[in-house]
Amino acid sequence: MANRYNSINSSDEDENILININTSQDSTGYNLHEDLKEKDKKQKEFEIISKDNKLDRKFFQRFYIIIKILFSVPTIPVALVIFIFGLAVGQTYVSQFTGVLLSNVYGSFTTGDRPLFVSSIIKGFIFIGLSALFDSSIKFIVSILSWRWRKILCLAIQDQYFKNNVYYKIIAFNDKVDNPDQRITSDIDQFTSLLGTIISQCITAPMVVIYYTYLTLKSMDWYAPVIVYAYFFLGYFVNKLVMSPMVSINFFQDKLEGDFRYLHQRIRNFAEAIALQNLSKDSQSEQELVEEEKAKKHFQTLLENKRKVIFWQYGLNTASDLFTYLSPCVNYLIIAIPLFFMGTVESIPAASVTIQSYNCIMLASGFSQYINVSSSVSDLAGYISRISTMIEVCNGLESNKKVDDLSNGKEPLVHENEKIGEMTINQNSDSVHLKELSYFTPKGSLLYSNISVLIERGKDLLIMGPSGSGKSSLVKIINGLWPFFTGSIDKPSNEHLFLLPQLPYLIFGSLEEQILYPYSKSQRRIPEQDLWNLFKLLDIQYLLLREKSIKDSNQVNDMTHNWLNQLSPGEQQLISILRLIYHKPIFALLDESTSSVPQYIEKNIYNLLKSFSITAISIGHRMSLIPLHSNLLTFDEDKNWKVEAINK
Ligand SMILES: Nc1ncnc2c1ncn2[C@@H]1O[C@H](COP(=O)(O)OP(=O)(O)OP(=O)(O)O)[C@@H](O)[C@H]1O
Repeated sequence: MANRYNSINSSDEDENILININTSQDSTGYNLHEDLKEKDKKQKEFEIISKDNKLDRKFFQRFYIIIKILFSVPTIPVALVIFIFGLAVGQTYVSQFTGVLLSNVYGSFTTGDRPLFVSSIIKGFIFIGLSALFDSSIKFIVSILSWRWRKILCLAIQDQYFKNNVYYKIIAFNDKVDNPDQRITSDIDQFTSLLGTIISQCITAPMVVIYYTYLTLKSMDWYAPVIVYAYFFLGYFVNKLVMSPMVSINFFQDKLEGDFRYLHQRIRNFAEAIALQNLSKDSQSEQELVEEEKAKKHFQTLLENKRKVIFWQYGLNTASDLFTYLSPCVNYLIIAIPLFFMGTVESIPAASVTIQSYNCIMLASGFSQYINVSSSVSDLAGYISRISTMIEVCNGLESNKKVDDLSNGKEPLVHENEKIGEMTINQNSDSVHLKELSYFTPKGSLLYSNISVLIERGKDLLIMGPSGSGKSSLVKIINGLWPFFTGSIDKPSNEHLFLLPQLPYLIFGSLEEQILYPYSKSQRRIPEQDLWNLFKLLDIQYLLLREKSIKDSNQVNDMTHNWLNQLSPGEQQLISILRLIYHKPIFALLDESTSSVPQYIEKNIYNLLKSFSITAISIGHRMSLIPLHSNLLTFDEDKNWKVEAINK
């Protein structure tokens, strides 16, 4: 099939992308059906979000919880808020002189009073200059306040995120929090900046309103503030009408932006695998990559929602701009009342008109700040919803609260009538004892039941069984990552159990740091000679030499980024094994951790573990592993299991 998307590279590409995607999907009934299903799914997702993101009681409860965190150490934020208040008082007070000065200047023009003009202009420079200083100081303090709040909120959420493996549980057990990284890195920043601005407006606006209500009453009559108030309430209700649906639309937009970024992040992380896999595609077909197709599809949904955001924002801006721009007309109508409608005065002096209209304009500007706040509140509500969902889920996962709350109330994580099993930890115990253990996936499916196995120090255990049968899950249960089991487990504390996951995990850092992990260089160090001896155990000391030459050539970025990524899977597994040997646990949980190395090296590794008195609990598929262990636990497809001694 010819590539329909080739033309996209040229300039008018955005429109083309959308058009081409639509036509291609219309070309087969199957794609159309898939597309409709996808749209339906997105619509449902949007409806759930809309339900969850109203400006209702729940919103205020969530806001209250966040405010409690922001003011958890109240002295500095309270002091800053009071400071903003003081500056706002100063600014409001000084601002009244602008009206008086304008009136005097106007008067001096009509009467030809030069000294009045000169003194008014000098005072004007002083007072209007002061007003500008107050304004910039308020903005400065607001930035400091937002910076502080970002620090407090981000640290509070990160604290929970990193505790008790919550960062893992959010991804593995929970479907309520999408893109936790976006919530921590960007949403909190945007939220705290917006909150600072809104708070400063909420402080200055009432002050302006109260003071200029008094001044309009003094310079005019009771009806003047009443009409301005009525005008404000009309503007407020129109705004509220437009604002409500915007909360969900904005929230959905943030989610789509996060998902889009994540899609591209995955392409970056798996660039090599994607490129290699796609080499085997028919080179004549010129079809686009699956990743490209998905990215475009997602981008289309994102753009459609963004279009909604723009249209609703247009409505909201029109309402608030109309309110602001029309307020001078309303002011002159108010001034005209005694003259043209009530007939109580025959004329109004020009200087009085200036000061009356200035007072009315200031009163209306106080209200228009409220209207501006209301348009920001829709954005704020979106952030509040995203941040507080994150806080709620982190709280629940950290404390292992009854798990149904955490999975949207739809799918309980364990069967409701099952109870979480008992984990007994004996500090330096020499065995891992599984007693009548039944365990489940996070979604509640039973994997195996009533397993009783005693794994003693020195008696390595090999676990074998079909793919997806539950071998890795058992290891996650043993080391306490998954709490979904009944029965009981007696084991040593986790510092005596060291798990190597299926995919070796290398951090950004030097080879020494790889070995020290999960400790950092600030917590421990390895002398150079010891590191060399360690790498020599598996004959990979050449990696240390390679690292040294990179260090010597000052290619700092290569140190932290590229070169470790270029290690072969086997080399990565060997580094993980050295990490294990360095930490010398009593038990090593090896989840296919030697699958990428040749059998003779695998044998060396197990001999080394024995020589360091590390007992292996291994998962593997290779038959050559059997003679390297003492006992074998086998699983089959019918959920049967058996343990047998290996006859060497
Ligand atoms: N976070 C999760 N949520 C729901 N189900 C899960 C989760 N993690 C694993 N599972 C499911 O639990 C089952 C057991 O998975 P497990 O990884 O333990 O299998 P395994 O025997 O180690 O497979 P393999 O040999 O392929 O590594 C699988 O069906 C898997 O899809």
